[in-house]
Amino acid sequence: MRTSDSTAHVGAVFTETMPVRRVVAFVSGAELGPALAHLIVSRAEKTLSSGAASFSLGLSGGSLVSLLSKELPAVPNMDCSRWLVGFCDERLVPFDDPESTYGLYKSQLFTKLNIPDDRVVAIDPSLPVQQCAEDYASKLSKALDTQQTPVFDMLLLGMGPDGHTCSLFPDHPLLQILDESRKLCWKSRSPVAPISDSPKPPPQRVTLTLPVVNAARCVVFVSTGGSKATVLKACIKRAQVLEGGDGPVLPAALVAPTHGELFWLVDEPAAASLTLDVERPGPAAKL
Ligand SMILES: O=C(O)[C@H](O)[C@@H](O)[C@H](O)[C@H](O)COP(=O)(O)O
Repeated sequence: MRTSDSTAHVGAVFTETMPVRRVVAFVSGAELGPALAHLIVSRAEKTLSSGAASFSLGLSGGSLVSLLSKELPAVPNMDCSRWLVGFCDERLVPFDDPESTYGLYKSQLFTKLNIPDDRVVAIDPSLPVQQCAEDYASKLSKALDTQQTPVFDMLLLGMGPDGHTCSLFPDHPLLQILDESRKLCWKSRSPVAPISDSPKPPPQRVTLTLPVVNAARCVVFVSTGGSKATVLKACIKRAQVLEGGDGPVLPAALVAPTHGELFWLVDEPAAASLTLDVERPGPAAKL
């Protein structure tokens, strides 16, 4: 189903059947955090023990930064030397700006893990946004050794209260509705898109596009807090998208890995409006 031509239809990023998807609700972030760290590390170990040269991980900003910075270093005997880290989106600010996702991870997480500097793929924030997107796309393609759609082993995504993910926002021209069948079209061949009018500041960003997100082997959403409850229900149902419902298309609802797994890790306040089968593991859960 993966489309390689220049006008990949988002329809192609949906599988005919739902991807392998698990919705897991934790009592609180204190329980979610260790389970997330274990999921990341266990997938990395599985990937590397299967003979892969590296474990490629895409990071999002927002609350994930503090969560990962707390939980990952707490995992005993971590060897991240063969990890390859990229960013699902990034803000066009200097790395020492408190809004820089790379800058925050570098100071709060990378200093605690043995990830070699040359295995962290960061943007060049000094470039104009279009060139920055092209440059970052080129760096990712080289790091992931592909001329096609870059395939990450794992992407960690957040979701905003408006249903955005990465820096893909509802009703933004990046998500151009192609026709009345609500098929979305990505005219750009690039796996990374520029945005200059992000409704979530700062305004200038670059973001992975949906075909890259949906090409990943495993996508993990982490969404906590009561402010996400309503939009989480809409996104998880996905009915609004598949059945051409009214209202804006929610980017997080468009995430449906073509061949990979999809996890939604949420806390109980965020899960408050969910009615479908939600897993509720006990403490110290291993996913
Ligand atoms: O850099 C960013 O702004 C993030 O990548 C963004 O997509 C984030 O994941 C969501 O806004 C959710 O953020 P919270 O988890 O903090 O709500």
